[in-house]
Amino acid sequence: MTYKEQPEQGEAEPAPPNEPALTALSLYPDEWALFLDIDGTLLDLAETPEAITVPPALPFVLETLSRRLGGALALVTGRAVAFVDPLFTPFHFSVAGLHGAERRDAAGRLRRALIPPAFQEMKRMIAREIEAWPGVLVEDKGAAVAVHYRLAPEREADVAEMMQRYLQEAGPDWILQHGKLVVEICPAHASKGHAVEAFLNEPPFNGRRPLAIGDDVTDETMFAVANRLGGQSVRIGPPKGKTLARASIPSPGRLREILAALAK
Ligand SMILES: O=P(O)(O)OC[C@H]1O[C@H](O[C@H]2O[C@H](CO)[C@@H](O)[C@H](O)[C@H]2O)[C@H](O)[C@@H](O)[C@@H]1O
Ligand SMILES: [Mg+2]
Repeated sequence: MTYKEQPEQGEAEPAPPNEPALTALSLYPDEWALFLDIDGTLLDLAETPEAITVPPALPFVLETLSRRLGGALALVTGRAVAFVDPLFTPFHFSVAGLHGAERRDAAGRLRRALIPPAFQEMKRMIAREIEAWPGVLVEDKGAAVAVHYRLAPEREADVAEMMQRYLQEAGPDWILQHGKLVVEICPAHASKGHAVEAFLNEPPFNGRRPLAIGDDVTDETMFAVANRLGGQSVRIGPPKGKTLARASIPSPGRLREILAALAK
């Protein structure tokens, strides 16, 4: 890895990585696979799901890292797969969406989650019910639905009760997923850990050690898989609650700096 001795005028030089888990990746790129969460990890959290911004350099940094890792880089997110490509245009990374319920592998094959007609109707009913709660937002993600209360935190208990009620109606094929000021109903088979394992059973991920980076409870299953398979797990953000992650990085901005330095 080489660094320019002097930054160009007006150009910020990315700080070299000092996180051992990530340094290993640059020293032994043939041995590691990188699994990255999106919201709160690669991207700063925003007030609403649509208000996120992608720093222009980030897609190119990820593409460079992916090439260096022989393609063994995947995004593992609660977003729908269809939402992800436009964020990182012009690149199409391997991606697991809806917390692992859908997945596009490195060969471009997409495994979708089914959307039963009754689930479509349930999403409409949820959207109607939250009309009474200003600031509460519904995010239709196809085979999952998220209700956000970041703009109306006083509605936390109402949202939790409503989603629990719809979950009972939806039956055993669905689960509740709590996140940052959000409650979601997802297919019961959704698991970021399973998605990471599925990638690791296929080229170009197979035979590599997983490095999983995330910020939220839904990332804990991929931390567990990474730890079990001799890899590394990194949590973004200040220490809060229990986590299986073995290392931490203070913010998405700092992670982006480290990734940019690794891609140099
Ligand atoms: O697994 P991730 O990639 O981290 O996705 C988790 C959820 O992220 C999004 O919601 C969160 O980010 C929003 C934008 O910053 C924020 O407004 C919201 O409060 C957060 O909960 C996304 O909207 C969800 O669909 C994802 O499941
Ligand atoms: Mg996240």
